Amino acid sequence: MLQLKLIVHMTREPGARFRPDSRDHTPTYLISFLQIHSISLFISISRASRRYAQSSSEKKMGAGKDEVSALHDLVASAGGCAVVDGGFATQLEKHGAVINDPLWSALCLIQNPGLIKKVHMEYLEAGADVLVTSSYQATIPGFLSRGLSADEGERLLQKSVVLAVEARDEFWEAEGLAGRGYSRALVAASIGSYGAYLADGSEYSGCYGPDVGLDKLKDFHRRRLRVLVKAGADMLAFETIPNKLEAQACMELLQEEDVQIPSWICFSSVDGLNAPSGDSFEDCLAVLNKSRRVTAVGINCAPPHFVESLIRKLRKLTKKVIVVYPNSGEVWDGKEKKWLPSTCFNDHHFGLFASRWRDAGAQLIGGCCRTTPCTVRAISKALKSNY
Ligand SMILES: C[S+](C)CC[C@H](N)C(=O)O
Ligand SMILES: N[C@@H](CCS)C(=O)O
Ligand SMILES: [Zn+2]
Repeated sequence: MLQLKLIVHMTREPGARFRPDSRDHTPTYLISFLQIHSISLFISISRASRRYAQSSSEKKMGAGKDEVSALHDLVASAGGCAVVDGGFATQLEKHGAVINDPLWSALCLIQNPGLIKKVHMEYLEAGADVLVTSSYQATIPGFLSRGLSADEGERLLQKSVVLAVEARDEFWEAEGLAGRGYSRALVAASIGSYGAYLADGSEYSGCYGPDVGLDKLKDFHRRRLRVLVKAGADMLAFETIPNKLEAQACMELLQEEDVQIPSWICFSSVDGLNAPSGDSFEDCLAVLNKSRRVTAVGINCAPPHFVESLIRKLRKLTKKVIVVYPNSGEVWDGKEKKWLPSTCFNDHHFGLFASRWRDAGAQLIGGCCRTTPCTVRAISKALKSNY
């Protein structure tokens, strides 16, 4: 209908002006004129409606071209290797937070959101280019089992993004940072594994039992992912994924939900060779390589001693950006809910090894549990000293 009205309008008044030859007033000319305009208008209208549909779906789940390349742009602006922050829960605890709880670090979303923002600020000051949000163990079912409503749970998830965005914006707007080796940090919404939600340490075993299949894992991740994207995260950080099945679920979900912002999928590892379940990284990467929506892959919360050889292994298996942020080397006791001492890296080691990890092919480097802003400062200094 709209198409018809436009054709009539265009051929009535300005029509005479469009005639290339004023002698040619034949009906044949008019018919071909109408045909040509009808086709070109049809094409323009289809293009416009396609653009509209595209921009609405982009608004729905995140973004357009600029956001898709945001992670690559950050890596480039950081000189080829950007810095991820460090142990978020660890730094909360250093400030006195007690998080021995099924919600773990997400407990602070309820009890002390101000502290969350302070910790984000501390990591920015230490040189982090990526802030990972406080949503690792924040899930709707987790909040429901605390007596909160689903709406309240969604608001807490949204808050986890808002707190990090506020910290980033306040930090960035402070005077003269752009010229001093800082990049405008990205906010990566943390999506802890199903094992993290179970709160029994199974993110380090990957043994979810026979009842947990692909669809169950997708359903578990779907709602939180939607809320975090809508809340304005710059990217998604799937953390401590312990098996191939969950990696596949996350990847398929990015596709199904038409997520346009970048994402990384990181595995834990306890033997330095495979994912904790025993699934080989060859198999895991063969799955993730199929999707362009997985921007980066890597390792988090594994002992730092394994990292260099794992980067070399991953480098052979994928062209994606590689991200590594190991823990200190201590081992999580899921039953007792405490860290057991083991061979550890101190901050000085992290500084030394960060350059080796970069040279082996990592483009995003940080720390996970039991590392602190001092660790990130050492990493940042090592990676950006020549920059
Ligand atoms: C990264 S682990 C130390 C987080 C805590 C774990 N999911 C638990 O609740 O036991
Ligand atoms: N980013 C998480 C830890 C992942 S193992 C946190 O510290 O809350
Ligand atoms: Zn960790």
